[in-house]
Order: sequence, then C-alpha cells, then structure tokens
Amino acid sequence: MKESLVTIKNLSYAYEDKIALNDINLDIHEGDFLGLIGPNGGGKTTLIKLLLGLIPIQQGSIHLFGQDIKHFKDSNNIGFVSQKSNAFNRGFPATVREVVATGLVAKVGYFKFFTKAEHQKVMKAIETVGMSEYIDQNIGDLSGGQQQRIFIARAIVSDPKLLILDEPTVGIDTEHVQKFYQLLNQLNQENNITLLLVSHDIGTVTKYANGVACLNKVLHFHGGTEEFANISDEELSHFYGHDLKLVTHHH
Ligand SMILES: Nc1ncnc2c1ncn2[C@@H]1O[C@H](COP(=O)(O)OP(=O)(O)OP(=O)(O)O)[C@@H](O)[C@H]1O
Repeated sequence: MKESLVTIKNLSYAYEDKIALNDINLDIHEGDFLGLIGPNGGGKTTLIKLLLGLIPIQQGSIHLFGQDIKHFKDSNNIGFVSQKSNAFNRGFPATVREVVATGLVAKVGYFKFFTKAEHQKVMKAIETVGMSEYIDQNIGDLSGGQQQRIFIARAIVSDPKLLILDEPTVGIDTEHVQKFYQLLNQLNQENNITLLLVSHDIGTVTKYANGVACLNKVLHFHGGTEEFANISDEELSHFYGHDLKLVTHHH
C-alpha cells in the first residue's frame, strides 16, 4: 500500500450558516494523479484552501504526510499552481529565471544570494518543463501556455512531493492545453510528483488523471477513471444538479 500523502476525515466547512463541505472523507496516495471535479459552488476551492492552510479547520481533520495540518510546517513538500490570471501580473518585469527562483524564497528568504546548488535547482526545474531556451526572457513576453509552464517550474523548484493545481489551463488555447497535460503526466510518472488537479473539464480529467473525485458539497464519487466512465449520465447529472453542459464524460 502506498503512503497516504493527504488524509481527509469527516471534514465539514461552513461560511457563516452556509455549508460548503459536508463530511468529506478522501485519501490521496503517493503517485496518484487525482482530478477533482464538480459544479460551480461545489466546494472545490474551499477544499483546496483548507489543504493549503489558508482557512482553518472547523470540523473533521486533514493530515498531510502523516502530520495533522494544524501542526504542519513542511510547506516545501506542497506546490501550488493557480489560474494564470490570478497568479501573476503580466506586466511585472521579471525573467523566467527570476520567477522560478521565487519558488525558493520560502527556503532562503528574500535578499539573500542564491548558492550554486540553488541556481542549479532553478535551471533543472526550467529544464523539466521544457523551457530552458527562454530562461532569460521576460515572463510577460511568453504565451499563456508557456507562462503556465514557468509557474509549474516555480512550484516544483523546491522538490514538492504533492502538487495542487487549480484550473491551471483556463485561458490557454487547445493545442497548448494538450501539451500542458502531457507535462503533468511526465511530472507524475517520471518525477514521481503526486498531483491533485481541480478542473471543470471532465473529458480532460478522465483522459490524463488516474483517479476522479466528484465534489458537490458531499463527495459523490471517488475512484478510478474507468470506474468513473461507467457512471450513467443520469447519475452524473444527479451529482451536478442542473449543470448539464458538464455531463459529457462518455467519449
Ligand atoms: N468567502 C465566502 N463567503 C461566503 N460564502 C462563500 C465564500 N466562498 C465560497 N462561498 C460559498 O461556498 C460554496 C462553495 O464555494 P467554492 O468556491 O468552494 O466552490 P467551487 O467548487 O470552487 O466553485 P467554482 O467552481 O465556481 O470555483 C458556494 O456556495 C460559495 O458561494
């Protein structure tokens, strides 16, 4: 049995009196590539915020790498990539190398010079995402898909074991989206990074991930992508309520 990197037990969360998550139980194991799907307002962002420690636990528990999140300090073990539009100010004049180096800031702190080893980590992360030839370019001059690769490099430069991605392909054109998911597969299979991908796109999730969690306040489904493909459209539209345009999981 592979190690459980994330263990969520009886987790509930409410905003004032509005319940966003109700009694969630979910494990993410080492090596998983789990797609987290669900309708708008289903609680995906709330769950990610809880996992990142941005909002406090109200009820239930989360353990990260076997440690209660309330005492968890090893933030280098977790990388996070959000939607491009939220993640970066396009006009900011920084090179690819500089942006990726900020991923090490938590370790070394600002205004300290990087060691040779840290420079090498930056180079390696940029190489992993296939962007070495752009290392001294301004981030603002790159395409949306290329920028998103750089944000992946920034997230993996500290060697996290778990990478959380929140709708990372919003605003990226179709051709680059495919390449982006190929990169995620490579990170998962070759670099042994466990992935949690929040996505609205059921087709993509079932194509690239190896597991699916379907969240609409409660966790309606958690299993392999093949098992997920066998769910009837009726059942799926029940999960999704009236959000029918999303019910397109049969290829
Ligand atoms: N800060 C907040 N204050 C009050 N209610 C909130 C707040 N944030 C989220 N909610 C509510 O909690 C529920 C879950 O929202 P959440 O953003 O977690 O869902 P989501 O699945 O990420 O949705 P989307 O796919 O639209 O991003 C929604 O009903 C939302 O309106």
